[in-house]
Amino acid sequence: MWRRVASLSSSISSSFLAQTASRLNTWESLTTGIAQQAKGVIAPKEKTPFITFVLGGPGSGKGTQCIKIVETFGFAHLSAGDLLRREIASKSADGAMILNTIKEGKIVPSQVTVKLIQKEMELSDNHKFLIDGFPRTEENRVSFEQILSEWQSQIGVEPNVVLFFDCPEEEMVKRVLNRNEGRVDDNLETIKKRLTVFQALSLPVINYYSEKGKLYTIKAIGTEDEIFEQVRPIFAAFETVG
Ligand SMILES: Nc1ncnc2c1ncn2[C@@H]1O[C@H](COP(=O)(O)OP(=O)(O)O)[C@@H](O)[C@H]1O
Ligand SMILES: O=c1ccn([C@@H]2O[C@H](COP(=O)(O)OP(=O)(O)O)[C@@H](O)[C@H]2O)c(=O)[nH]1
Ligand SMILES: [Mg+2]
Repeated sequence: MWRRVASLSSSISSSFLAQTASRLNTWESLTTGIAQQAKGVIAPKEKTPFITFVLGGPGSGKGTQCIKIVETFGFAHLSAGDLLRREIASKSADGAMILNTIKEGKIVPSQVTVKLIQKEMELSDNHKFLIDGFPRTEENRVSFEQILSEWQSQIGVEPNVVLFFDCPEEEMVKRVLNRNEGRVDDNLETIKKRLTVFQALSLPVINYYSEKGKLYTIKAIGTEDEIFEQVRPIFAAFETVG
């Protein structure tokens, strides 16, 4: 659980915030941190976070399986796409840029997405995180791993588990076109662009974690329950260990 303290933070915490802000290359992050310090500081967490990245093409079933993982294993679910859509809905300064990027099937700058994920993690009482639909590029991956390393005061910190929902393109297109959530990117034109982006930018991330021995590939065809039976043992093994 993230430990909250009532008084102003220690210099360690201030320097953590300053380092994070400079890594993210944004003063906004720092000023937000200072405002949080005044209210009730978010200090480094007591438990080491357990981080799972949930990757796969559009419509491969990431969100659907995350719901089941949350129900069964008690993770906090952070969907990068949902966080970005929330920014659009809240008409934040980045909202218009995010909307255009999503419509085009492109990737929002890492600085924006990492900041949203980091904020959610800091606010969560959980220490087990499912990060759904992120990292989508090598640049996303490096930005996030830098933040993780700073949190844990060590270099080269990586996620504990990376799930890859491997699904044929034809099936992904069919599912996305039937998704019916009113999303601006669930149309044939944008899906084609998203599949190209997935191949060019996201597959290298998947290959990276495969080489690191962190990747668990799930055959994402079949019923939702059948697919979950491939997912379940992965987390069950960690429960036994932990
Ligand atoms: N195993 C499955 N078989 C058929 N449809 C599925 C399956 N899993 C998810 N879906 C449906 O496919 C669509 C995309 O699933 P979703 O979980 O949103 O994927 P992603 O988050 O990877 O884009 C949703 O409408 C969902 O209900
Ligand atoms: O880390 C992320 C996650 C999502 N997106 C954008 O948000 C869209 C929708 O992402 P989401 O994960 O919701 O889509 P899904 O794969 O679940 O269909 C993507 O196509 C990208 O344009 C992004 O730029 N960076
Ligand atoms: Mg999704």
